[in-house]
Amino acid sequence: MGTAIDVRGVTRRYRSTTALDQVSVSFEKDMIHGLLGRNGAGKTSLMSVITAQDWPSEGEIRVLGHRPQENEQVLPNICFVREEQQYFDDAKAHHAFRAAAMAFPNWDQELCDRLAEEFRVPEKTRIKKMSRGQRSAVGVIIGIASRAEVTFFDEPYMGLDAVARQLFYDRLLEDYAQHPRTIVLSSHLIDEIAHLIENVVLIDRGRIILDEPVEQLRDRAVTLVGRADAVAEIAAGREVLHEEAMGRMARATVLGALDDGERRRVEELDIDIVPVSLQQLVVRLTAREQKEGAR
Ligand SMILES: Nc1ncnc2c1ncn2[C@@H]1O[C@H](COP(=O)(O)OP(=O)(O)OP(=O)(O)O)[C@@H](O)[C@H]1O
Repeated sequence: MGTAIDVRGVTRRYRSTTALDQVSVSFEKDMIHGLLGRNGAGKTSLMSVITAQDWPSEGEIRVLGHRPQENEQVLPNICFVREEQQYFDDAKAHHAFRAAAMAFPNWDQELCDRLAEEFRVPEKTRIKKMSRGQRSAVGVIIGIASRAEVTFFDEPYMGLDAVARQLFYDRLLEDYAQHPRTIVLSSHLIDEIAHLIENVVLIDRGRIILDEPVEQLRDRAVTLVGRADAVAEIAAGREVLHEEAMGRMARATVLGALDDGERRRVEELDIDIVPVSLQQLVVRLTAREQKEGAR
């Protein structure tokens, strides 16, 4: 498949803040990646330097094999959808769409028109006067209809209602299936995007703490629910990401898949195995990283 984006040793400092700290990560081509992390972790900073909206203080970036900064060869293949997108003062949606049509060589106007109808983007309202959700819809439509080889969505759902968010996920996935490309989606609604993303990149305090295919990640941990002594027996010797006691019952999330012998024992002990949601896993792994970082 190959690499679409390669980031080597990238640091971005803002005065006293180090937003990105020696980040090295690559994003495989034609895949949907989730870029996850807590507030202020460095997601927007990373996307900004990759899309050449910003310059790294140190390090090297290649997008489709080229340095993106001031590079007319590669920039038309990169689309960055973010909340604080600037439009000129009296721009209406069709102005933004026309500008995108000129900027992106793979632009699909028919798809844009269809999406504008489905998202109910008002035709006559200036973007500045639109509701937050309507403005987000304009960005999301540009992100999908541009069909840019590399597309970033930075928390694209701000203000979108549940119906519009579902529409976004469905249309993105449909279009991606027909026109595979590299998509990086940053979101706090991890379980909502869990079925979309194939790879997770988790960033915390400017450092990459995890970069793993979702399937592999799901097998990383299980939650055991049962009698406290039984759960303790299975959890013994494993790294426990989280545990709760409920009277004589306990619930523990442990790292590592269970082998056949352990699975038999789990049955004998009448323990329920509950799959861990991606969101849970990300929260627990971030907490673990923070604990280790504090040591
Ligand atoms: N222009 C800037 N000037 C100064 N500090 C900045 C600037 N942009 C980002 N930072 C700082 O860099 C760090 C990373 O911010 P960034 O916006 O990349 O985080 P994020 O992961 O996108 O957060 P969120 O999920 O809240 O959007 C934060 O501590 C932030 O305060």
